[in-house]
Amino acid sequence: MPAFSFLSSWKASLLTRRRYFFLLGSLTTLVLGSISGILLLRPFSKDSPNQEEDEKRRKNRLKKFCVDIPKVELHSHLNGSIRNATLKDLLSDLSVPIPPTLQNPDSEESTRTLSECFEIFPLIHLAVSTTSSLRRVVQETLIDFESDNVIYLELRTTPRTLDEGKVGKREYVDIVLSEMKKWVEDKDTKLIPRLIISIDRSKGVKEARENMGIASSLFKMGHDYVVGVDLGGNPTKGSFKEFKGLLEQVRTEGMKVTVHAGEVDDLEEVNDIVAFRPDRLGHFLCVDGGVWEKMEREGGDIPIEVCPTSNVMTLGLKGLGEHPILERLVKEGYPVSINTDDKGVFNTKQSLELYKVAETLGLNEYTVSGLVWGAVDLVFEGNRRTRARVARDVMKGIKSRLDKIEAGG
Ligand SMILES: CNc1ncnc2c1ncn2[C@@H]1O[C@H](COP(=O)(O)O)[C@@H](O)[C@H]1O
Repeated sequence: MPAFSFLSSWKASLLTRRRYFFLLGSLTTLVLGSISGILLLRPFSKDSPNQEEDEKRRKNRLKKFCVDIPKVELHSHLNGSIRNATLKDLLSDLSVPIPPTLQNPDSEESTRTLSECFEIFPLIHLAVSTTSSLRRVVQETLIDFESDNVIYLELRTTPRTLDEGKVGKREYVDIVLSEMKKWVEDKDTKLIPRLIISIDRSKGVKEARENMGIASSLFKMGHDYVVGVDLGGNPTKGSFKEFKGLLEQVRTEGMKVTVHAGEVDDLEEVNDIVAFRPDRLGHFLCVDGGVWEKMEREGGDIPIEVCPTSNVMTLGLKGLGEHPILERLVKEGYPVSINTDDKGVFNTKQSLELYKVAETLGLNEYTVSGLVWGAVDLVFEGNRRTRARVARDVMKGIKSRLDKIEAGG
């Protein structure tokens, strides 16, 4: 074999060997790289589904806890609580076309601005304009709250005439009360229903006087179910000042008073309401530092009825995280109750409102319990024994659910 051919064959074999080593090296790098990559990534790829699972489990447990525990609901409008199916049913019975805002109320994305809400209420009133439809709405509302484990419910409503004027306002209230009474007598139920009689501020002082007259006469008769009065209705209509005297009057008779405040930007009115010092405030959204200072100076905290979904929708917020006062109230331990407002209109329920608050503020089962327990103290119920019963049942229910969680259930 000639020298050069040996050389060339050696070079060739060197080349082959280099290629071989290069290939081997590359392969080793690839294999080791892959192994170390797998090892490095393993904790993430293994833990990430677990983390997701844990998070899902935590959320489900919290959601179930919010459903299971006994609760109190203090701000709920009767006609706004109508089931969407019932509303559609009643409207179709009357051959009234269903408007687009009602087409898909069950959608998660459904939103309702303040003005849209106040367009829906006349439609609901049109649908619920007979004795039988009113009875149906009361019954279904009690069923819905009971199935969500609400054990004490203050339902509020504005007296109206029914059956084309044949049934008067006082009879309207009597129908609501008789349905509540029947509920308690007929059923082995834990739900205690109570009534707050409302003034709709858009309807003027004359109507308001009639409503307060009905409330006052029932209260003087010692009716157990009538626990207070409310000023509500479209906040862009009328003013608190017009109704202040009437509210003052029923208050001196011993009735509890709650007032919708600060749903729209009107600081002068909010200051007037705070100066009046109702027993509770509804919503209380558009307020400034001066209002809080005034409240502090003139007697301290007035309990607030928060209605999370309603507040988000009527203020046009992106989410509950943008709620103007919720976080501060809850974190500072301010006296608050969490409510539905209009469970039909806002497509919600008490447990869901509670869960949304918990998720937004990072509360767990213990802090949620504190929130629910705190609301028990704010009920308008005048009978001490009934109040004690509600407190005992809420505490018992919370304790048994927390015990279960601690036992790993
Ligand atoms: C959105 N936030 C709110 N702010 C103010 N008032 C409200 C309300 N939601 C409901 N109502 C009041 O409750 C009535 C419906 O129930 P009732 O017929 O009384 O049972 C509405 O017409 C309005 O006056």
